[in-house]
Amino acid sequence: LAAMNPDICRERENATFNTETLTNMLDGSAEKTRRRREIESLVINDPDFQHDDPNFMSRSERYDAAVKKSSQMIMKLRDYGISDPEEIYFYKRCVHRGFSEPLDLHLGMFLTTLLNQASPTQLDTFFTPAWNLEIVGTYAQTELGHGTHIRKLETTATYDPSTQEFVLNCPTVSSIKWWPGGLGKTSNHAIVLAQLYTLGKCHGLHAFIVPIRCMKTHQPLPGVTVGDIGPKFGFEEVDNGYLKLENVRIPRENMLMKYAQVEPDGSYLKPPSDKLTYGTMVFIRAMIVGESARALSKSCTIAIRYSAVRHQSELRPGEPEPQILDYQAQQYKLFPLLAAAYAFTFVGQYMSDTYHRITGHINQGDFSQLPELHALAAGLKAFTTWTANAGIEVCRMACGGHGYLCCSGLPDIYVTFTPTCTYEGENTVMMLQTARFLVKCYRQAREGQQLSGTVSYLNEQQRLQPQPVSSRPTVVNINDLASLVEAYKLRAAKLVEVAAKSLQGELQRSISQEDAWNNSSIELVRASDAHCHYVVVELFAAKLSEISDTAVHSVLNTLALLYALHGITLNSGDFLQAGLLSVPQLSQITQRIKALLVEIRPNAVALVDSFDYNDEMLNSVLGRYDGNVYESMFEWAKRSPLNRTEVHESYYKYMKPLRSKL
Ligand SMILES: CCCCCCCCCCCCCCCCCC(=O)SCCNC(=O)CCNC(=O)[C@H](O)C(C)(C)COP(=O)(O)OP(=O)(O)OC[C@H]1O[C@@H](n2cnc3c(N)ncnc32)[C@H](O)[C@@H]1OP(=O)(O)O
Ligand SMILES: Cc1cc2nc3c(=O)[nH]c(=O)nc-3n(C[C@H](O)[C@H](O)[C@H](O)COP(=O)(O)OP(=O)(O)OC[C@H]3O[C@@H](n4cnc5c(N)ncnc54)[C@H](O)[C@@H]3O)c2cc1C
Repeated sequence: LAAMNPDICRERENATFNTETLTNMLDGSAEKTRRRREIESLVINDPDFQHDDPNFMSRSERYDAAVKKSSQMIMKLRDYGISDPEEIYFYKRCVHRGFSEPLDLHLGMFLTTLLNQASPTQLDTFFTPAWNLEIVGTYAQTELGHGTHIRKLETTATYDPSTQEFVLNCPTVSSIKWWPGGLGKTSNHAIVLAQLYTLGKCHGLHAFIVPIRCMKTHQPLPGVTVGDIGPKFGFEEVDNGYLKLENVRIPRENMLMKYAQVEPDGSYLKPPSDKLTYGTMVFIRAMIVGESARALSKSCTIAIRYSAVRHQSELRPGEPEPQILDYQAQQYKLFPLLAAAYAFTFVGQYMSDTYHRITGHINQGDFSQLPELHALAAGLKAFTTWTANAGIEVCRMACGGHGYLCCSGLPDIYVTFTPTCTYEGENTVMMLQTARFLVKCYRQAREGQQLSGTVSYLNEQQRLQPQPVSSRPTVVNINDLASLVEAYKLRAAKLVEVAAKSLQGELQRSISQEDAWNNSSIELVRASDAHCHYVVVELFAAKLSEISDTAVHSVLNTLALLYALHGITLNSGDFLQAGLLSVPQLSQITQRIKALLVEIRPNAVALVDSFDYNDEMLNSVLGRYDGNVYESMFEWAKRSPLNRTEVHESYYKYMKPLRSKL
């Protein structure tokens, strides 16, 4: 075994806080850290999960290996008695090394939709077989023609009272279901979102459990055309699929009927809210916020550890080449992302708690907080995935050429993560949903209603009114986190107002609501972005107040300041325009940021160590804990399929004959 790289050892010795304390805090407690590690080591020490490098495999082999692992995973989870969703998730993440897999949609959306939208009788019928993987399902909503505008989906489910069945059809090419994960080859059932017709009337989108493959032979059932949609940017393990239904009949009991119902005679009972059908999407959006934190924290772990062992160029003539982490420009690329990774970790925890709290109320029949939950999940999903997506690429480039190698781990993180900006609600569309909520709240506040929750700052709108910018004192104290939170809040209030006024202005030109909305989209998206940014800064600051360890508190405080100040520099126009900042303060902020980079520098490696990714999960030669990157890169390259023979067959087939001809 090679010794630990001395540079990275020194980094760890220089840290000013205890890594384990911070890890415990991120996990929730020391006991939770222990349990997570225990679960991870079950996977890491399991010979069944010692895997070949997927980079050296074909797509079909990758799918095959993933199905194999998923099946073993399900059995082992039973054997170990792991049934807590969070613990299943730890195990699963480790088994698949962060890749998406063929059972994701079954575990994440099929089961969830059953739990949230099936009646008690339906749960009795479907849940146990689904839990035991006799039924393997997916969530089939998107069609060739529509992903975003789901009200216009074309697949139909027409009730036939004579047989008490629904007849499902995809009547056009654009109505073919397209994209659902695990649909192509893995699933034998799908939850199909279709327009419900009964007694000659359309009642909009509803969810139906549709068997698509024979439970014995796994052959597609009559009337079902199903397959894989082909190679993608990533997601190689996943058989995203197509599905065309032609006169497929399912029993009446296969419509999910917890809320809306169709009686045997075909009469329709309305749900208490027609948005309850969208509930599973809200759950996954909330979950994606935590995924943003994970993707970014992994990328930062790789880039920062590598920057600690990589030496390049001359800083001072005659002296040894410095670690590239000593370059201010390198720190400026990576440390704000490190800060964002911490911020998003806390936001992810908050989003998960909020989802569970509010769905608890929904299950009790209280739907009052559904709009805020939707707005928060949609906006934060978009905000955090956009930042993380761009951040992964920054981390990759910060590793120079080696970041382009698959063994750096960064290309896989990127291609696996980037569709989060699109799936589960395209980001711009999600920002516009949040904006719809914000504008509504703004109007309510102006009418004198008292708002609560994350939008309560809009109550203060009146207080902020017409003062000219020049006569208003600047609000920001750039050294005080509370003051920065306040500035983000006022910026959000301002941008919500700008968006609302834009709408109002458009309407005064007597165009339609819809055109006014479209003509204000730029302002609306910016308002949502500012709102989410405020929520993130606010949650980061709130988290600090929970930390008792002074050393950890101090380093996280530095990160929170960096996150907030860096965000101001990226959006300085907004802060200046709103009179929240003066021009001289901008250069003070730059100076302050430089000082924060210096403060973070000795703790950078310890801060990524605290995320506690073991090498197997990180799967990156550049991000190795021991820092021995060159040796392992060389070993990895030797295993490239092109190196199986010293002389490749193409030489004999093409190059050699060519030489004799020329
Ligand atoms: C058990 C072990 C577990 C272990 C863990 C396993 C983990 C596995 C990992 C899982 C990985 C999952 C991978 C996922 C892969 C991707 C799957 C997909 O993309 S799937 C496909 C994903 N596809 C998409 O995401 C499609 C995106 N599109 C949409 O969601 C909708 O079309 C829309 C929202 C854009 C518009 O909808 P439209 O009906 O036209 O609505 P309008 O605009 O006209 O607004 C009307 C009113 O409705 C309101 N409202 C709206 N939504 C909601 C809501 N959810 N709620 C509440 N309210 C909502 C709105 O605010 C407004 O209110 P108001 O102002 O009137 O008061
Ligand atoms: C890897 C992956 C996995 C997926 N898995 C599933 C799955 O399991 N099940 C499933 O049902 N679906 C799945 N999807 C589909 C996914 O949910 C949709 O792609 C997504 O909802 C976006 O819809 P769209 O593709 O129609 O994009 P479009 O809506 O066509 O977006 C294209 C552009 O139009 C813009 N646009 C659209 N509407 C508006 C508007 N109202 N205002 C302003 N701009 C607008 C968007 O911002 C975007 O720039 C998956 C997709 C991917 C990539």
